[in-house]
Amino acid sequence: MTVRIGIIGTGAIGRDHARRIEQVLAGGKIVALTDVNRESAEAVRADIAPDAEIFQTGEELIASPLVDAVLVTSWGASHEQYVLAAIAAGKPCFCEKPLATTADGARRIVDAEVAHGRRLVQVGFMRRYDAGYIALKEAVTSRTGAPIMVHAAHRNPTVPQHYLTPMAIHDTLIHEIDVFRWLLDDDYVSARVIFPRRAARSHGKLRDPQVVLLETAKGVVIDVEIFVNCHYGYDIQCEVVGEDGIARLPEPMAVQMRLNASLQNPILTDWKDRFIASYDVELQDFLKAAAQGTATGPTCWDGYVAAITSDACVTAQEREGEAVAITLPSRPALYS
Ligand SMILES: NC(=O)C1=CN([C@@H]2O[C@H](COP(=O)(O)OP(=O)(O)OC[C@H]3O[C@@H](n4cnc5c(N)ncnc54)[C@H](O)[C@@H]3O)[C@@H](O)[C@H]2O)C=CC1
Ligand SMILES: O=C1[C@@H](O)[C@H](O)[C@@H](O)[C@H](O)[C@H]1O
Repeated sequence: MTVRIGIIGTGAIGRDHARRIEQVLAGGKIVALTDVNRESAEAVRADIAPDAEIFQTGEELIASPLVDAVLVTSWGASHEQYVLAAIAAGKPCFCEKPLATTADGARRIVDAEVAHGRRLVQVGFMRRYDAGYIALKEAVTSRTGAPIMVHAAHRNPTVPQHYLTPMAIHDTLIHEIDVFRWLLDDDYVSARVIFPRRAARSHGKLRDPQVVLLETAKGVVIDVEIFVNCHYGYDIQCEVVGEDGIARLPEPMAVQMRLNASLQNPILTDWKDRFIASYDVELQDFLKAAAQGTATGPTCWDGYVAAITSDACVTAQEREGEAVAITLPSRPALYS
């Protein structure tokens, strides 16, 4: 079966996902597009999906009988309304992170899916599909002994002017928040944030870099450096310290050069390239499940826990240095 896909939001990642569905993956076809900026949807139709119909609104696209399943790749603040509409229509929905921009919003989605009684939503936490993280999880499960600490870094070369201090959590750290729960099979109990001096390239409304300290229920302490004006590249680092040894996330494959009396390893500069294979695998998974009218992979519960944890981290930013407690409600059986 070919799953007929509608995409809501045809900016950077919406366009990239359209490309992979039309040109890389099997089992999907883009039949519908919408964007508040109609020209963007028209450009994606012209470049990638010539047969797609352009809809005025996301709600009309979701309701259309042309569409079997939906990709929500618009700005975070609009995700909740579209995911709820997809659940109400009983259509499988892939939602880019964040599932919702507030924990209450994410809870409404959890409740709607639970009331529906079957999984329909996959959240775009693509790192769980990354070959490096999968190998790291295998090493942590079978070789390092029980984890004690995690040292991590999430570095972007630059960010736009509208990227403010809380976005370092909601937009950027949220990937670590999700992937470390999965990697350690654990949940968080507290968060703390420490700010070094502001980097010279950071703009006036952004405190960059920052260090987030997360503590888990099993007592693991995780430190994550978020540095979104690091300038030199897009760099994701992770090292797990266990009872018996240490496991490191592999670097992306690259040709090492010996040139001009130096050893050189290129570093990527764009998230699209760093996680290109993971996006392919997560969306192939989505298409496979959507063909059966359901969803697999990261759940609404994962999106909800990420939202609760993000909110705690933002409070921790405001109370610099203080530990902020994280408490989770009980998990519905649908997500056990
Ligand atoms: N998994 C990952 O690594 C990544 C995830 N993302 C997530 O994907 C989402 C989109 O990010 P980008 O593509 O980078 O942003 P973008 O700004 O390039 O594209 C977003 C598009 O959505 C459209 N849009 C905004 N509100 C809309 C609405 N209510 N209805 C329809 N269209 C609407 C905008 O006009 C724009 O064309 C964000 O939630 C972001 O966090 C983005 C980059 C990487
Ligand atoms: O999700 C992403 C962006 O939205 C975000 O702005 C970046 O910081 C992340 O590295 C990228 O993966």
